[in-house]
Amino acid sequence: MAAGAIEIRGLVKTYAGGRHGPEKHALKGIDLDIPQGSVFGLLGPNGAGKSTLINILAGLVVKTAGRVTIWGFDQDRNPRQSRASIGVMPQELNLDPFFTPREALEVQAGLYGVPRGQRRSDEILALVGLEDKAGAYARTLSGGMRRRLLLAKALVHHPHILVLDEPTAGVDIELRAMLWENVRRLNRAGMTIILTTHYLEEAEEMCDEIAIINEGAVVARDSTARLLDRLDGRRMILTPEAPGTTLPQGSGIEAGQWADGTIEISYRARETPAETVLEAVRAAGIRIRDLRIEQADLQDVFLDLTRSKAG
Ligand SMILES: Nc1ncnc2c1ncn2[C@@H]1O[C@H](COP(=O)(O)OP(=O)(O)OP(=O)(O)O)[C@@H](O)[C@H]1O
Repeated sequence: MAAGAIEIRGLVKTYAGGRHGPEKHALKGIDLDIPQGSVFGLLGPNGAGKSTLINILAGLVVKTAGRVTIWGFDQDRNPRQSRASIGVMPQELNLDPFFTPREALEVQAGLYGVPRGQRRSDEILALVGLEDKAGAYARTLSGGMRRRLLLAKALVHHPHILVLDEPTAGVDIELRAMLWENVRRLNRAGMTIILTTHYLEEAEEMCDEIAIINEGAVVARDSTARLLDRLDGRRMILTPEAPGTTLPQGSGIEAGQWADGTIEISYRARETPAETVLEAVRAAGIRIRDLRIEQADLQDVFLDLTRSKAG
């Protein structure tokens, strides 16, 4: 089926200002399609509007204008079906301290109208590694265990789409590994995953496609590979056999020398092949002892796109 998991058209969210404050235009008319079966990353600096967008998808924040379709269900016309199609693991550890994990899952399943015969609380607790704690009060769980429980809660109604809001912010390595293993497994089983993260390496590693949001607008949306391709800036870092005084020159080449004699040459791969750069190095009489080439990563793409228009 070619239909998208999520279709967003002209989505606007304006928060009312305080008594004297101005209105806050958190989302300024977003169009976004998220394909079924993808691991989709939402990236953006603080205050870009990611949480607002996710909370609208989850039905927790009411949009000001626009259309949101979740798994083919229009959020306004079919609110129940659209809500049933999506599970959200929130950022905050908001759990009832007096429920055990098993009870919390049963309550959540009840809220979503999952019939008793179709509930798989113990299976889900095992999936997130909480089977030993199924009967412990939530207040006795560590921060990491609470996060596992939040993930479990997001899964009780077997949603087609799982949204993870900053799932690894401040978590330890073991929990992070557990989360990513689960995300990969759920995705392989057909679940569409949407995640927000501040960790660009994480997005680079996990996401097939990425939308970058800045100041309430989508400034880029592409496959991770193509986003990385977009910046073709390269840095050739070379150690000369002997400290040279002449630097390589040529069109499209910018060279400088570090205090320790290392030479750094910047060029754009699409316009200037590495061979041309090497010819310029030889022409300057430099013999190469060692060489490495660094290329742009998502951090560079991100900075380039979110660098304020004013900057
Ligand atoms: N309830 C609210 N009332 C007024 N303004 C709000 C409200 N919630 C968010 N905002 C504002 O809307 C803008 C977008 O906020 P949002 O939390 O969606 O950003 P974000 O990208 O999720 O940031 P972060 O990564 O810090 O969570 C911000 O300027 C924020 O101050």
